[in-house]
Order: sequence, then structure tokens, then C-alpha cells
Amino acid sequence: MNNEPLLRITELDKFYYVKKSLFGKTHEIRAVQALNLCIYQGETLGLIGESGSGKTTLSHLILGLIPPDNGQITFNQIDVLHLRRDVQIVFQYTYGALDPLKTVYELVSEPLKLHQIQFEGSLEDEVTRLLGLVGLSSGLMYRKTVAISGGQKQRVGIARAIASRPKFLILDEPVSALDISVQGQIVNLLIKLKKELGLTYLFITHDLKIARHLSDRLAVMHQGVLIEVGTTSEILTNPQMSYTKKLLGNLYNE
Ligand SMILES: Nc1ncnc2c1ncn2[C@@H]1O[C@H](COP(=O)(O)OP(=O)(O)OP(=O)(O)O)[C@@H](O)[C@H]1O
Repeated sequence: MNNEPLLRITELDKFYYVKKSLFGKTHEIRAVQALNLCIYQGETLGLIGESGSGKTTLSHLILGLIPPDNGQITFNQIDVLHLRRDVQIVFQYTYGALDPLKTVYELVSEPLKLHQIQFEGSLEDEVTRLLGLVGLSSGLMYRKTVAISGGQKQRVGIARAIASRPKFLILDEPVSALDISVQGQIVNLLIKLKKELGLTYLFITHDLKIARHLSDRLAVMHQGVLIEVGTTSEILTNPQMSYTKKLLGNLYNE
């Protein structure tokens, strides 16, 4: 880790306005409020918080998918709204997040075409290289994703995310839908890729065991506010906020 943050989030606000009924008053939801956070090159920051605390909204803001109401997010000092390929996301891929009728080849080549990535050799060579990086044989290339396992789908999702050669990955519950035995393999793959490709991770999770294994620091979100940030061992062994203590208790019991 060096001292210049890769990602700097400053005084970020995102509010949603919803009506509870057709003619009712508009209600403001403060999904992200006055949030400040730095993520450093090469680290994994785990983001924990209960459902509705604003984790997805924050990840969409970082991806530049939605604009903030206030504040700024810079990546290497450039506003994220101008970056599309340096920041990518890995979702939970087991349930339908990948088009079941597309082949592995189509899915992995899509981001290469979209971001006009330059590579040596043919498109097929590059897809083979990416599949190799995520531990998949090129023999799977022309299979539809309906015909591959959950763990293999997750690997295809990761291959898609790294295809544009990003520097930063948001991992949004990347293993929570997988069997325990497969979870370990995917976590190890993520650790290996981080080293090999020099990646930085924001890891959103409910699973404290995996958060502890993967994260250098943990950030705790509650009702849109980042209430506590610290090294993983500080947060897990000596949380300062009573909300963090309660959340850790709930997550340990899940
Ligand atoms: N498009 C939207 N329109 C209105 N309200 C929204 C929208 N998206 C999210 N919200 C609200 O903003 C708040 C934060 O939601 P968000 O999805 O970011 O939380 P989360 O921590 O990711 O939850 P989960 O762990 O369940 O995915 C919630 O109150 C949610 O209902």
C-alpha cells in the first residue's frame, strides 16, 4: 500500500425520492450521506452493513452508473464518471445474471469489444487467455452458460470483469450463492488474481469469515452513513461503535 489513494470518495450524497402511495407526499431516502472513504492501491476493503444500508448504491456510484447528488469520487484523481473500463464489478453470478443462452465465448468477448481492448492474437486467443486466468479450460468456450456449474459461471463472471484490464474491482457478494467447497476456490482465485493483476478490491459481503480472510480493512455502513472504518482485526476484535458490535453479533449468528 502507498499513501496516495487509488479511489477517493469525498462528501458523497445520494438521495432517492419515492412516493408511498400514488397521491402521497414524496419521501426522501438518504441512501448515502456525507460519505468519505479512501481505498488504497493493492488493498481489499471489505464493506459490511445490513440490507438497505446503502452498499449497492455506493457501488453503483463508484461504477459511475448513477450520478451523486453531492460530492465526488475520483479514481487516480480522475472523476469516475469519465472512466468506464478501469472499474468493474463481479456480481453473484449463479442465478441468471449471465444470459443462459449465450456461450462462454460470447460472454467473455463482449467486454473486449465494448471497451475496444487491444490484445495480441485473435479474439479467440484472448478469450482462451482470460479463461486460463480464471482456471477454466478453453474446452468450455462454446458451451452455453445454462450447461455449466455455479462455480464455473462465477469464473466466467470474473473473466468478464477482468477482460477490460481494470485496476479496481467491486466484488458484490461474489461467493454467497455458492456451495461452501466452491466458495473457497473462488476466494482463492480472487486472491491469486489480485496478486497477478495488481488489483484493488472493494468487497461487499455479509459473510464475516470471508471478509476476515480477504479484507485488509473493513468499513461499516448504517443507513447511508459510514460509521466505522479500521483494519480488519481492529473492527472484529475492538469495534468502537455500538452499532458495529450489534451487527457483528448478528452476522456471526447468521
Ligand atoms: N432506485 C431506488 N429508488 C428508490 N429507493 C432506492 C433505490 N435503490 C435503493 N433505494 C433505497 O436506498 C436505500 C439503500 O439501498 P441499497 O440497495 O443501496 O442498500 P444495500 O445495503 O445494498 O442493501 P442489500 O444488502 O439488501 O442489497 C434503501 O432504503 C433502498 O430501499
